[in-house]
Amino acid sequence: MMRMHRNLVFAVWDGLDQIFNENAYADKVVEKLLRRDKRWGSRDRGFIAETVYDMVRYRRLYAEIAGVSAPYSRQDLGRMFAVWAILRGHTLPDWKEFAGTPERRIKGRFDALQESRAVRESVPDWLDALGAESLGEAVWDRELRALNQQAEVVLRVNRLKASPEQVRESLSEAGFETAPISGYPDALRLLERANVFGSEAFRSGWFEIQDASSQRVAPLLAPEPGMRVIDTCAGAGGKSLHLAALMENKGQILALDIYANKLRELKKRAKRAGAFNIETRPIESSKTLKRLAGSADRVLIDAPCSGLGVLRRNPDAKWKLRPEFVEELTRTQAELLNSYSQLLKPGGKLVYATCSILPGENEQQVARFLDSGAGQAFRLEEEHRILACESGFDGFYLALLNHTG
Ligand SMILES: C[S@@+](CC[C@H](N)C(=O)[O-])C[C@H]1O[C@@H](n2cnc3c(N)ncnc32)[C@H](O)[C@@H]1O
Repeated sequence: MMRMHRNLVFAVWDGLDQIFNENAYADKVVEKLLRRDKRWGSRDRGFIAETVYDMVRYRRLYAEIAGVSAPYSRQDLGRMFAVWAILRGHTLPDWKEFAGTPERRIKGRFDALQESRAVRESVPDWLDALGAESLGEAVWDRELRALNQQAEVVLRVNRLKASPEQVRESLSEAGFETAPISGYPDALRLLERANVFGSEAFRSGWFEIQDASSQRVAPLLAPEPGMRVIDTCAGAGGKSLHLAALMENKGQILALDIYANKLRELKKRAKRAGAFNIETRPIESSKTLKRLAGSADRVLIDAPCSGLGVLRRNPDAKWKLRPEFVEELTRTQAELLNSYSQLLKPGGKLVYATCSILPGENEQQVARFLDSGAGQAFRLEEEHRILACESGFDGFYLALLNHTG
């Protein structure tokens, strides 16, 4: 077990202060923290990142055991940290901050709080109620537990540039061991958590970081070389890049988003990946879309969603989400299905995907669309609810709809 150095522990507290009290995004905070001291090695960085994430995951549980509430003072954060350390079996350093930490009481409180799922798994009460009502108690129980585990790092090999064997070999030479994942032809898992962004293979565009569940989206759309595909919610382009690889760079991918800055990031990634058939276009008005009506062989709607399937990666979302926001997202998704489905040519295919596990954003959303006027031209071919507790990867939902015209 590693010795806890003051500057590492203080970095964790600083990070938590920003995330808990100032509502900053955990990934951004951690990224910045890790740049603080050049002398930190990979173990130090690992300690900071993993401790911050762990404490974000179990914020409610640790706060309850420590008897503190938001906004958290420095002393409160110190107490929560002590709870984390005791429960994880670390020996606390003999600093004045930890003097008198009631070790036995902490363990006793932990055992007593196991009764309440919302506290044990650290989610707001409204979210616990919504999950249980939507998925049923037993499934929600298992799913919530799975969503509190640390996610593995999964890569998607970019077949425009390399084969899985080449990527494995190149990463192995750089000291990173990987293994294929059965059922996911382009995926490799990192056997040990590490930062692979500095590797030669990454800089050369041989792979992207993309969860295995997310890698199921583009293949479901069955894009073929030469087709015209519209990725309507392209963001920074995780799926667009995958589509380009499946299309062997032939045909055209039109990547849309309401945020031009995300599309700029997509452009950069496409360049590194050697994906030349992606054109980006920010949606500035309804005219952008009108011109494209009936023009696509394939349409992907990778919709904005609650992100409840990816809590393993973004645990702070539990505390940022609000019930009104989930409702608003649900309305937006219905609008997107209604308008973006019009972009298809008769006979084309549409995939609607979310990284949520709530039926209200998924199955029910698609069912409502099929009942609506615009939905009359579509038939549901396949739908997949991917749970983290069953797949071992992110929670996702995918629906394939065929245009019957
Ligand atoms: C789940 S994310 C997309 C992730 C991306 N497809 C990827 O694979 O990396 C949803 C995206 O939808 C975008 N978005 C939100 N409202 C939109 C709208 N009305 N039309 C198009 N895109 C929208 C968001 O900016 C965000 O980038």
